[in-house]
Amino acid sequence: MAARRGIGSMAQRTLMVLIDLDETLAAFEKHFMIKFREKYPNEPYIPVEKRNTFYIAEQYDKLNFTDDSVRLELKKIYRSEHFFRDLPEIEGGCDAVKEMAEMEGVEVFICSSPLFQYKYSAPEKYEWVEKHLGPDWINRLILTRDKTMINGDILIDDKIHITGALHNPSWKHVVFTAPNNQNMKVKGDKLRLNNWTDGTWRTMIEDFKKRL
Ligand SMILES: Cc1cn([C@H]2C[C@H](OP(=O)(O)O)[C@@H](CO)O2)c(=O)[nH]c1=O
Ligand SMILES: [Mg+2]
Repeated sequence: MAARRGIGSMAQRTLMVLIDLDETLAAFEKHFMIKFREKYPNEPYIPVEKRNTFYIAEQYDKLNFTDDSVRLELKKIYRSEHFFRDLPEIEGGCDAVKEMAEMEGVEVFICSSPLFQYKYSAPEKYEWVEKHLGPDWINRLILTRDKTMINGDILIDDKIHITGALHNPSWKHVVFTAPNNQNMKVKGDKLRLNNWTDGTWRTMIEDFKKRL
């Protein structure tokens, strides 16, 4: 995974790829739904395929709970210990990321935001990366609440609107299709990546390399 250079003046710059964690590699939505149903088996819930907001609590807030305390308590599910550690993988994601890191002229970093209530989510994101990608990847995990400040050529991320201190971040945003954005229009010249399993990510990365 070291930086690679070509020969002589034909050397091409390395493509720097940033990859988000939750809902790009780790299945936050599915895990939340399972935990919610375990905790509140008699309350209404939102099946993953019906999700339509980035923040899960925004949509759950509109449900008619029999017990109103659920509305206030449900954030405790993802703020609690082991929630982030135990997220299942999104199919094919970790294999794709490892393969991408082996591609000639490509450097891959994981770029993820901890919750504002960072106590469990920040260290558990390290645990997740170590377990699912391997200990070497600890060196490649960037945790930040502002992804616009991170340098890269591409950011593959399910959050459709990524904002922060920089209005023109260095990276091009590739929207990873997730329940929260599946029916949203991707504006401007942003691209979409629908999954890690049909191989389109490879073509996309090769195309970006050619355009460097
Ligand atoms: C609260 C909340 C967080 N998250 C994820 C996004 C961030 O991780 P990531 O940057 O890895 O996608 C993290 C902190 O907000 O938790 C959701 O995906 N949905 C939610 O409703
Ligand atoms: Mg995400």
